[in-house]
Amino acid sequence: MTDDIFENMPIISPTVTHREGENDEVESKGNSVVGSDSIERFKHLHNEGENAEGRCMSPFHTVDKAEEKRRLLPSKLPIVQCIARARIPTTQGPEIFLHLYSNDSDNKEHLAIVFGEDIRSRSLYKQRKGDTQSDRMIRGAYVGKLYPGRRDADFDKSTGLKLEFDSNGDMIVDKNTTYCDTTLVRIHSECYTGETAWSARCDCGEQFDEAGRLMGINGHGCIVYLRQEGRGIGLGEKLKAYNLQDLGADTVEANLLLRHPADKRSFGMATAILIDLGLIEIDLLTNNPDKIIAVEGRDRQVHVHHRVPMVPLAWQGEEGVKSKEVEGYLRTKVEKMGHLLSKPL
Ligand SMILES: Nc1nc2c(ncn2[C@@H]2O[C@H](COP(=O)(O)OP(=O)(O)OP(=O)(O)O)[C@@H](O)[C@H]2O)c(=O)[nH]1
Repeated sequence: MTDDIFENMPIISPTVTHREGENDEVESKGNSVVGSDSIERFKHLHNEGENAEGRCMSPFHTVDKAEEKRRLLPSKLPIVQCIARARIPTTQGPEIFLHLYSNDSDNKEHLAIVFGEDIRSRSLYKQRKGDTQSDRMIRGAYVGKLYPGRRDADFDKSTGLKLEFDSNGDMIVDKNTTYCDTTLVRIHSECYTGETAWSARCDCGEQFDEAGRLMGINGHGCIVYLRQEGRGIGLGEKLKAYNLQDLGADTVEANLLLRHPADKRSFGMATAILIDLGLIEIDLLTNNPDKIIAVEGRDRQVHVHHRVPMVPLAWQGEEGVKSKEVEGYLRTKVEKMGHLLSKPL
């Protein structure tokens, strides 16, 4: 047995590419796997500017680079359908409307956490064959609030809100009475460890809470919650990546050692969900410039007007996630993944 855990571990060749919507593909030139290299070799490649994970390593995202990335996005978005919506009073104060989606490209239940009664899913509210008012209330396609004894989903006596439909059963959206400004949006990727297991390896839980807090203040907004745990590699693989991190790898290196791209996620699902919710003009809470391009979509179906930074709370002098692990995690995002963050001096 060798002492160096990385000594005999095969690593992926530096020409790894991952395109939006493609099936987690790892392409390589020549030999697909380069044997007996160590993490140090990866560090060397990075220092020479070779792009081991097929992403822009430069902090300078030029227009050309952005357009190049946009062209790599899939031409078709997944078809999404909102299955159910329910009002959730929260422990934090604001009420939210939780939307559950099905889609035609994976079997996961992606979600939209909506702040604001007036943000409505086209697919949920569309009149369906044989639909009764009761069916519509039960799946959440109602205006205003439900109360015991209510009979009409499309009309709410207490607010006077009334839905209108065209001859296809599609909800008619009155542009004058709905949101015309930009809506605050967060695209959040699932992180069981950070959201549920109190992990201080990342700031995912804090980002989630902060997004909700801001939208609660606004009374308007949407968190699209995508089921792509561990930047798309799944929880089991992420746990292995954590062990590799404890053995000295950074977050990017750990993924590559496990033969995954540094970031295996795609955001077409989020674009499709935003379109379904009518959220075309948005402000996006993120530090990740690639996410902006990806969410807008290849044909710019969604427009990001402003990027709203997500500065870690601890960096703002507030109570937030603190650990040596989270510092390394954030440093790698900035140094290797081009995230727009700088630690205050
Ligand atoms: N593979 C891997 N995934 C991680 C790790 N830490 C957190 N994640 C996942 O990273 C995802 C969150 O994405 P991030 O890359 O942190 O941030 P982002 O969404 O690209 O950018 P922001 O919008 O600025 O937050 C979630 O799916 C987490 O489960 C890690 O060490 N390894």
